[in-house]
Amino acid sequence: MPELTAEWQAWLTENQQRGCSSESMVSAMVQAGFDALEAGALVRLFRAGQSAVVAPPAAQTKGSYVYDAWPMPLGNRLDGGDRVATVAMRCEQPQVLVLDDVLSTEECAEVIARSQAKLRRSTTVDPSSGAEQVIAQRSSEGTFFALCEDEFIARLDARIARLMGWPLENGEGLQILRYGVGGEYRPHFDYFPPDDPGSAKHIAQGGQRVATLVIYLNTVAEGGATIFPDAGLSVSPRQGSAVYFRYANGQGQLDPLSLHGGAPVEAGEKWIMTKWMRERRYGA
Ligand SMILES: O=C(O)CCC(=O)C(=O)O
Ligand SMILES: [Fe+2]
Repeated sequence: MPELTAEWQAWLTENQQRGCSSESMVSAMVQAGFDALEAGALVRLFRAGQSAVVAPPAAQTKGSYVYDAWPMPLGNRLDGGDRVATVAMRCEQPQVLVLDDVLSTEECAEVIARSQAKLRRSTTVDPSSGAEQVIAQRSSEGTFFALCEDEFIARLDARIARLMGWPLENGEGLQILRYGVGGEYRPHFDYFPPDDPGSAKHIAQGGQRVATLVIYLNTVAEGGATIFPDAGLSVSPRQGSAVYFRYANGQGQLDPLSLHGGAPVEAGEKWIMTKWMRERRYGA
């Protein structure tokens, strides 16, 4: 496979400036002998403004992000204060944990019941303006709970913060999503791409996102896995379990291997509750 030489980097810059699509850049790179997956990852990284793209080839997609120690004490069990979760799977690069018993069946049902009434079509952040927008990439409905908005939510917020080994006040309010059959969330990063003009507005409050916990509120009949395409990982949604992943280290580097998405739901529905943690205190 060709190396990502200075010439190729200049070529990426030039084509990006000319407004070429990622697909056309990837196909030109594949024609020149790059592996399709590698070319896709390089173009994505380049677009996300990752400095990793200038590193030597071996480090382009894996090597340059420095993995900090896990922020929580890890054994077979993980103490959430009022409930003990079980560690079902652990991956070091990217940093991913699958946890069981994060929420009880009753708690999952209560979150769903409270959310059902106030669901709205999900939005994403427009990269250039920072505005919220409805896009086809994200076919789900959602709602939010403000941080510690009542006793029940406060108990969950506190447990989740403890499981994530991160200060409660650095957390955004819990987000609930419901996907129907065919509903999906295409692969994306949870961090705000530093070079997108729209990111500044989001990073100004609480800094960058550093880690995510996606909790499954129901067991999905078929499909709906949380996928990490560049890491080759896939987590099946089971009620009360969760997937944790961390993508920003103490130096402010971002892990491109944290690319992830929600695969299409094939049967039944999928309900999740997501917590995003920031570098600093998030709320007022
Ligand atoms: O639906 C999933 O499994 C992933 C959700 C997700 O990526 C997110 O909420 O940021
Ligand atoms: Fe995500």
